[in-house]
Amino acid sequence: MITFDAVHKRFPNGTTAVHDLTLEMPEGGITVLVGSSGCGKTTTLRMINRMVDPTSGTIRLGGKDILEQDAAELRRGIGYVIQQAGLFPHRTVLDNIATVPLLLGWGRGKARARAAELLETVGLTPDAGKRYPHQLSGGQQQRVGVARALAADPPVLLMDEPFGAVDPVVRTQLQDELLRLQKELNKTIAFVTHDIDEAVRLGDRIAVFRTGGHLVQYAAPAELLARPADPFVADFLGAERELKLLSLTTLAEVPQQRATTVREGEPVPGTGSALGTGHHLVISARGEPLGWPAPDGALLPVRPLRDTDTLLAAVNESIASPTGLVARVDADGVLTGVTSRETIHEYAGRRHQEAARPDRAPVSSRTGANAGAGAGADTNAGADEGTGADAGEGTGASTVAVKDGSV
Ligand SMILES: Nc1ncnc2c1ncn2[C@@H]1O[C@H](COP(=O)(O)OP(=O)(O)OP(=O)(O)O)[C@@H](O)[C@H]1O
Repeated sequence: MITFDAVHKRFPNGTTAVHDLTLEMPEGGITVLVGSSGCGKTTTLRMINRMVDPTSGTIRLGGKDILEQDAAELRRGIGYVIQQAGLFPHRTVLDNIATVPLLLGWGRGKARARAAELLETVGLTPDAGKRYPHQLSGGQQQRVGVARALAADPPVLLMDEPFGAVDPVVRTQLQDELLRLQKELNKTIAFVTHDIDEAVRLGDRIAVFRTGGHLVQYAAPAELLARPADPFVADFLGAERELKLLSLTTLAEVPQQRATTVREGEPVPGTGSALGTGHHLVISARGEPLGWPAPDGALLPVRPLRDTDTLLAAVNESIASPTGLVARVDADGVLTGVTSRETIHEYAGRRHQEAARPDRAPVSSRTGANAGAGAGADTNAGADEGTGADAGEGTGASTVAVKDGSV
C-alpha cells in the first residue's frame, strides 16, 4: 500500500535524515518505525503526506507516486496523529474532532454528528465533547487526537509517538484501544515510537532505523526478536528479548491438567498440618478460582489465565504462584484446569528454539501459530514430575498429585 523505493532525504543544511530507504508498508497493517532519536523516523513519516518531500527516490501510495498527486488531496486520505494530540485549545473537543469534515464541506450538523460518533468509538463520554482540551487528561486528549485523525475515515493513518506523553498505564490502555479499533477499521498505519515494547505490541511489521537514516532490519516482531540482524538491533531490543518473544504467543496450545479443587467454605484437606495443604485450589460455587489455601487457612492470591493470555504472562504467573501451578479459566472465568511451571517453561523454551532456528521461514506470527505444540523440539519429557502428564497430553489427563511443597 505504501512503498518507498530508494528514498533519500537530505536537508539543505547537509543533514541526511533518510538514506536509501526501500520498504513496503502492507495495506491494512501497522508498520512501526523504531530507532533512537534523530534516526529519521519522523522524516520518513512526513514524507508520506508530503510535509517533507524526498530529495530522490519514489514513494507510492496505493501504487501512485505521491509527488504526482495534489498534496491537499493526498492528505485528505491520510490521518495524522502527533504527540500531545496537537488539539486546538480554543475549540471544544467536538469541534476539534469535526475539523476535517468541516474543511471538506460536510456542513456543521453532519460533521458534529460524525464527531459525536467518533467520541464514543475512542471511548469518551458525550460530556467530554463539550469541554475544551485543557479540561481533559493527557490520555483523553490523545484519544481525541485519534478521533480527529479518523474523522474523514482516511484509509491511512500516520501516528508520530502518539502515546509518548502519557503514563505507562494509560499508554497500555491506549495501545489496547488502538488494536481494538484497528480490528474494526483495518487502516494502513505507519506508527513512530522510541519504545520497543510498544513496537512489539502494536506492529505487524517493525522497521529498525540507525542514525543517519539507515534501515537496519525490517521484519515481523517475532522474527526481529528471535533473529536480530546484527548486534545493533540485538542491543536495541534489550536483554529481555527472549521474554518479549513470549508475549507474542498465547497459552492456547499449552496443555492443562485437571485441578484438585475445594469449594469455598468447605474444609481444605491438610489445613493446619505441618505438611501444608498440597495444591488444592479454592473455587466459588460457579467454579471461579478464589485462591490457594496456606497451611494456616488463609487464601493466597491466584491470578487465573485464559487461553488468550500470553506465554509471558504464564511464565510470570508460574513464578508468582505459591504452588507453581497456573490456574486456567474459560472466557467466563470458570476454572478449566491447571498447568505446571515446568510445562510452561518447557513450552517457552521450545517456542524460542523454534523461532530462532536459522533454517526457518520468516517468523510472522502475532497469533501464536508458532506456539510449538508437539513440534518435536527438545521436549524435556520428564520435567513434569508429579503431574503425571507429558507436555503433549490434552486436558483433564490427570489429577494434580499432592507433594510436599513441590509439583
Ligand atoms: N527541517 C530540518 N532541517 C535540517 N535537519 C533536519 C530537519 N528535520 C530533521 N532534521 C534532522 O534529520 C535527522 C532526522 O530527524 P527526524 O526528526 O526524522 O528523526 P527522528 O528519528 O524522528 O528523531 P526523534 O525520535 O528525536 O523524533 C536529525 O538529525 C534531525 O536533526
